[in-house]
Amino acid sequence: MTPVLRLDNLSRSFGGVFAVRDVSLAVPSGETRGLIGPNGAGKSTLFNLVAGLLRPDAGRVALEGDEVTRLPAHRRAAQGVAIVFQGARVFPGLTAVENVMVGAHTSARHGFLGAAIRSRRCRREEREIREAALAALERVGLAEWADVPAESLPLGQQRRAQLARALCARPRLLLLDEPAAGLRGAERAALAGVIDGLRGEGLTMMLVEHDVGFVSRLADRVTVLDLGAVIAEGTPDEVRRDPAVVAAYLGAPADPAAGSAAPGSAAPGSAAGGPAAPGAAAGGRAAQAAGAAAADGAGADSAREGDRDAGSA
Ligand SMILES: Nc1ncnc2c1ncn2[C@@H]1O[C@H](COP(=O)(O)OP(=O)(O)OP(=O)(O)O)[C@@H](O)[C@H]1O
Repeated sequence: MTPVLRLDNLSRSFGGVFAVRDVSLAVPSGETRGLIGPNGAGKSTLFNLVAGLLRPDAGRVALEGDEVTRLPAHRRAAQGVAIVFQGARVFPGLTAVENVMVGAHTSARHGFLGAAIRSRRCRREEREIREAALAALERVGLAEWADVPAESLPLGQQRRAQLARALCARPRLLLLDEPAAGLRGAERAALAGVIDGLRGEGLTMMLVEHDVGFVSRLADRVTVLDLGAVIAEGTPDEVRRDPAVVAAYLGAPADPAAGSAAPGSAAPGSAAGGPAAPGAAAGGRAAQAAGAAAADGAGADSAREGDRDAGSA
């Protein structure tokens, strides 16, 4: 069967240095694919290439068999790609349901004139959009907060409202960039529960995360990047035991006997679920990973918006 997402030999460099190098992968329908790797591995760059926020130097992106390599993000959105951005915030001044309705408006049929004169068709469509938004809030467990100002919700619920907004566009592929960043304890567990529910519904997703424990709990398969290239792919258990993955995270040749050093050994959903195992080699990748876990949700949240050549098809 044609995969929902297929990448062929995708490369992108900045200033002559590869951020993503010759990456090929295929995500079949209904799969949740985790994308992990140490700091600077190329996860965000690959995410942006898939979303259409960056253009590749080489290679090909296909959605359900249709090549979209040169299509900008908004055209990919129209083809069914929805994105929850890293550190995304809700629109202030709008209720939770109004925030979610913004997602459904991308597929609204009425135009400016219809909206201005509030035609009957337009009013009906508006009602349908509100119903779809309420249904999306229900899916993420926020139905009872629908009419609350979105910015007054705790961060975890704001994140779920973002997810509802993406779902409202009825995506064929949902891209999640570090959805759990900055969330702790119960909020993180609640978000994991929602994503797990979507996975159960058969939604195709790509999940980029620093927290290997979080990804391991939720992904069917995991692709591991290091220095821009794929170094492993398999089930969460397979990649956690892969010597190349252990070496990439710990910055040292793997000792296959040292099972406890496998990345992601922290409890899924825990705040400390970062990639590096406690007591891992000092410095190098282990220090980077620990730093990432610590920064998770703070300054690290700010997406490199300025770096993206969005819409420059
Ligand atoms: N706009 C840019 N300009 C220059 N270099 C960039 C740019 N974006 C990414 N890079 C470089 O590309 C490499 C991959 O970066 P990327 O952000 O994709 O990795 P990452 O795995 O997402 O890292 P992190 O986990 O730290 O977010 C890094 O060496 C980074 O410095």
